Amino acid sequence: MDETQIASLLKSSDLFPIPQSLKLSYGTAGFRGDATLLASTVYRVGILSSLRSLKLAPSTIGLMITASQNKVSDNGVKVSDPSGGMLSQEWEPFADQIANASSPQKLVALIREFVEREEISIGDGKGEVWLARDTRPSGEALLRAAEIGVSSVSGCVAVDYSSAALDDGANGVGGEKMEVLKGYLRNLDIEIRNTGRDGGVLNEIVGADFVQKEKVVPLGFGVNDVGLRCVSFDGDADRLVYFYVSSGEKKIELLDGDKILSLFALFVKEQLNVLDDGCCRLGVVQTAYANGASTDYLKGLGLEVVFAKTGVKRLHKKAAEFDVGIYFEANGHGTILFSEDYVSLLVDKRKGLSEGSDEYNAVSRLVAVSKLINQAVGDAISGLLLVEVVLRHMGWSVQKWHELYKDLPSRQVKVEVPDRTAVVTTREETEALRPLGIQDAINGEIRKYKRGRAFIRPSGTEDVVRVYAEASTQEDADSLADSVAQLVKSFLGSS
Ligand SMILES: CC(=O)N[C@H]1[C@@H](OP(=O)(O)O)O[C@H](CO)[C@@H](O)[C@@H]1O
Ligand SMILES: [Mg+2]
Repeated sequence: MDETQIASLLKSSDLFPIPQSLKLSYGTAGFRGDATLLASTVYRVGILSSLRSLKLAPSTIGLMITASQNKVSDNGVKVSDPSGGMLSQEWEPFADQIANASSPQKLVALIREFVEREEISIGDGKGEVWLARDTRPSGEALLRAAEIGVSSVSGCVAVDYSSAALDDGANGVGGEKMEVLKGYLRNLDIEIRNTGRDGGVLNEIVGADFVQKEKVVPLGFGVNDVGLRCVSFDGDADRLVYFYVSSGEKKIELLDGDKILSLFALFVKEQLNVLDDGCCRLGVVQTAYANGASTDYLKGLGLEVVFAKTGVKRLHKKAAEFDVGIYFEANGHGTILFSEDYVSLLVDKRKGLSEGSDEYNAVSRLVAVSKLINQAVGDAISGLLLVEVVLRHMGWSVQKWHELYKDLPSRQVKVEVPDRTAVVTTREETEALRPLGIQDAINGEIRKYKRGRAFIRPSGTEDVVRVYAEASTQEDADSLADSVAQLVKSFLGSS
């Protein structure tokens, strides 16, 4: 790095002093926190994105300002690689280091060392970073911070896509985008509620996270909607869950990510059966949060089910090991991955089939799905389109789909503690290694319930410890979650 570059970084970083005692980690899906504390972080992630673009030149990197399902006063930032997938995990330690560097001098020293180690040539290459944001009020200012970060690396430009265009839309960006897409859709009637334009607050009593975790109707839905097929997006529209109002004001039947995964798996398997294609390795990936009944159902279909840690980046990696890999988190993040080799094989195979035959149609359906679904990382809109297509193909109502299996009652709660990092789990996140003794105590509680299952882990996106519990009745699941939450408080103290 030459002197001009160093001077430029020192000058721009002076604009974004790091708040005292800020300690951030890249977490499950980028940095998140109270929006008022994040300008320095976003500026620094802008620099990182430029360096990533130069390292992989010629390439474009995506930088998204969002805190997804978090409350509206939070914000965050995540980075996409040129594939559209999440930033390579190999760069996360560098992201952590620069986000926490306590002065401009320390920041520049870290960047300098990294640029040398990674042999990134600054100056001669052209770097490009595309910026976007969700609808949070803090987004605009943070986007400017990102822009300054990106362009403080010589030869790099930021392209602002945040105003390119403007379903329970969570009062977020998904509602706005669906309005646009609606105009292009034939044969699918969509009514969008919670668009954010009627004064509703982002993610507040609306959206996929709320519906999936609380299992009650979001604002704007009620008795007049009983039985209708409804879908909720989250704040940045990368998750979806379906539901229908069952009876009464608030009660819903939830079709979560596990049920979407099951629908997709069944559909893909049906096509493979037509092809009698034993050589295609079809697998599904879930996390510990998957409902036990969904895992039993998928295994019952004869599918290979593997487990990954929480976070799309981990599920994606495992799904990519299959010819066709389907992954979903229970909360509605997910997609289907087709290996390039398998898609070429299908396209070649189709050439030898007679048009209109069952085999020809099955191949065509699989190829069409590989194009429709967002294989880079999954998103709520392409997920919705595929669910709608598959339901129509099956001739199913949302109720019929719901009957695929019956969820085991479950409950999730969050516990605020002074230091959530005091909880350390095993690799699968299902057992707590620390604080010492807590797992034995949790096991003691689990044993009291029929089909009881529970685990705790520190959230990677919020300052809480999450508790998940499952049991044969809702009362038992609630009571198990409650006792485990009490254990967390007594071992870690409450804040
Ligand atoms: C239990 C749960 O829903 N966890 C969510 C949540 O992560 P945590 O690390 O649990 O806070 O946010 C992630 C990003 O949106 C999402 O991938 C993940 O599934
Ligand atoms: Mg999201």
